[in-house]
Amino acid sequence: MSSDPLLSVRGLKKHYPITEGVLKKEVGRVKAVDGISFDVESGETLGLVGESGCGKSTAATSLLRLEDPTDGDIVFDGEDITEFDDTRLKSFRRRAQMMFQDPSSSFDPRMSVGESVAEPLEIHGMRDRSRRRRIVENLLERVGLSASDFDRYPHEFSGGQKQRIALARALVLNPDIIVADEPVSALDVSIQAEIISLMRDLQDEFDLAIVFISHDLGVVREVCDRVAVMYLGEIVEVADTETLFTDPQHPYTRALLSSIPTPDPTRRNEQIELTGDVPSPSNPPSGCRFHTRCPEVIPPAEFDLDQDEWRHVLDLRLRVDSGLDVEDVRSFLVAEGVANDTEAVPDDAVKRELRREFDIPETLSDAAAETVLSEGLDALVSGDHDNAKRTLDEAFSTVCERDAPALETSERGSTAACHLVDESVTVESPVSDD
Ligand SMILES: Nc1ncnc2c1ncn2[C@@H]1O[C@H](COP(=O)(O)OP(=O)(O)OP(=O)(O)O)[C@@H](O)[C@H]1O
Repeated sequence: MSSDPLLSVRGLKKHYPITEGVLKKEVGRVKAVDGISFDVESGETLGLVGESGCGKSTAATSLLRLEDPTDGDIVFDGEDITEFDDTRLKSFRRRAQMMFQDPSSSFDPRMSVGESVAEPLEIHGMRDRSRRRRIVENLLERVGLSASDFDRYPHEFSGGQKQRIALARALVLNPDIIVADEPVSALDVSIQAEIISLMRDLQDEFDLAIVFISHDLGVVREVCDRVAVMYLGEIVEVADTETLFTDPQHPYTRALLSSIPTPDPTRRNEQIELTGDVPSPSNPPSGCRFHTRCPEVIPPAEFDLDQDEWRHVLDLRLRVDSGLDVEDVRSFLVAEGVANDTEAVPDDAVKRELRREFDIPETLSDAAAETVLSEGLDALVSGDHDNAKRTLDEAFSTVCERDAPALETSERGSTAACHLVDESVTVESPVSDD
């Protein structure tokens, strides 16, 4: 028996062109999936999690070649499916099925559910109608419905029942893998539990691998053997489910986990607030893409700033980089009654307001950092934006912005793309006492 994974994805990218004008000139690209790599073993469930828009669905459709990837290899059972012609793609599709979030839109309302579930059999050449019917009736029973449901129509079923039917259709060709995109998100919690338990039973019975896409970390913890966390088109951490939930290595994973509501009010999670907006995948930040929001972003070695202070100074610097306009601050202060017109707003008031807006104290705890910040703010309020930008950029830069961290495996066995993990490998390695 081969020990190779069932599915091995390497450097998968899916970029969508942004076009302009009648000639549809390409003016940019949405890097929806930007170089992700992971393996899926036979019979295992790999979770793919992350905020809305991080590229989970695009990863799903690209890895099944429902849309063609921009780059990367997708090796399924030893063969690279990115090289497949239509015939081989068709036989691959027997073995790799997709399930979607909304069971209602998955069915043709004019077809009986039996016909819908049987359709893939027909497409793949099973001509014998009564044989198809026998197989589907049996499958309907296995997903908790009855054989007599064959002739009923989708509108006669609830959302949960429709998802059972979708599962039957995904299983009808006896696949090796199902990519399930938010399969229970549209369902009530009690129904979710039923579908999850059904998926588990069928997974054992069919020895199925599942790629389980969800933004619901509670469900993921229950269902998945391993979890890959995505941020802005990249995978930032992969680990066994228990390791990921009990000992997350990437600050983004920690922030995601902190947002899971706990039913026990005495054990509230300390929610980690992320600053800044999610950047656009058409222009992702340099280095670690999470550095613009990371609560643990690494400070410059020469300053001794509190982590929070540093985060806020960096937020200000990044806003200056992206063109912060002090005139807007002056206008705001006029509206607040500080002066009658923008020219009359004192510079000190503008600087105070900027510190307030970015949660920066009146004086930073590190004197040298305070000197640079004051210089930068002086330049900014005097209208010398370039000088302000240069001053702040030179002093307040971070390795997280300069270098993209590789997916490193920590001593604890999880793999995270974070400079803190690189460092912990060195810093935390045992040192002798002498
Ligand atoms: N056909 C397309 N053309 C252009 N951009 C697209 C296309 N499909 C997706 N995108 C963009 O790619 C990024 C990733 O989208 P995707 O739907 O894969 O994310 P997601 O993590 O699945 O989000 P959600 O949970 O909301 O479905 C988003 O910025 C989205 O707007």
